[in-house]
Amino acid sequence: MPASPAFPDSQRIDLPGADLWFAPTWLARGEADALLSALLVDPGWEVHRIRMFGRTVDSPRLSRWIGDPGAVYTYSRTRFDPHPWPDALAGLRLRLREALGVDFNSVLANRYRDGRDRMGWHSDDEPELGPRPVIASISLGATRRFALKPRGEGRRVALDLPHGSLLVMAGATQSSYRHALPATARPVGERVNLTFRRILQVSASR
Ligand SMILES: O=C(O)CCC(=O)C(=O)O
Ligand SMILES: [Fe+2]
Repeated sequence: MPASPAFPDSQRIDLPGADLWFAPTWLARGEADALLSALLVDPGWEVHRIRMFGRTVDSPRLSRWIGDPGAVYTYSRTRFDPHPWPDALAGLRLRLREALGVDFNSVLANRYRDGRDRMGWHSDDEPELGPRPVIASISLGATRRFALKPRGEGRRVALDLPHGSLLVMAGATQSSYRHALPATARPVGERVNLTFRRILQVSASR
């Protein structure tokens, strides 16, 4: 893995202590449209149960954990066994590997049905991702605002993530920053986000 995940047509987001790369039109329009359509008709979306303020509640979005056999992910104190790769994502995984030099073995898909669906402040810092994970985030559908804030002092940034864009978080981004996908009162359509990840400890498949 190169020190910086520079990839074609990407621009670096200048944020101290973070390693962030952004390509607003990484997928061609037609590819992004086809991918979104395929994912929206997929019947596999689930409501994950998450811990919030000490209680277990339904997450305010739909999700699906996808990966190679044994790529188990535990977040919000819940263990997720991977669903198999849908055809629509297998090619994308290879393309990301070529562009970034990272052999992603899993993806968390999230579906924000409207502006009320959201994701609260968090870091993707689960131990199974290792200390400096590379996370490749593809956005499809409605443009939503993605926010980052430092764990200590420093400035916040917000980035609009349009249909077909790729945002890569690498280096110390997860240990130095939290991120969120806030709700919005604006009328917005559906959005699907795919965060490709690499689980380091793949358990023996059962
Ligand atoms: O929807 C997004 O852009 C963010 C998703 C995210 O932070 C995650 O899946 O961990
Ligand atoms: Fe995240």
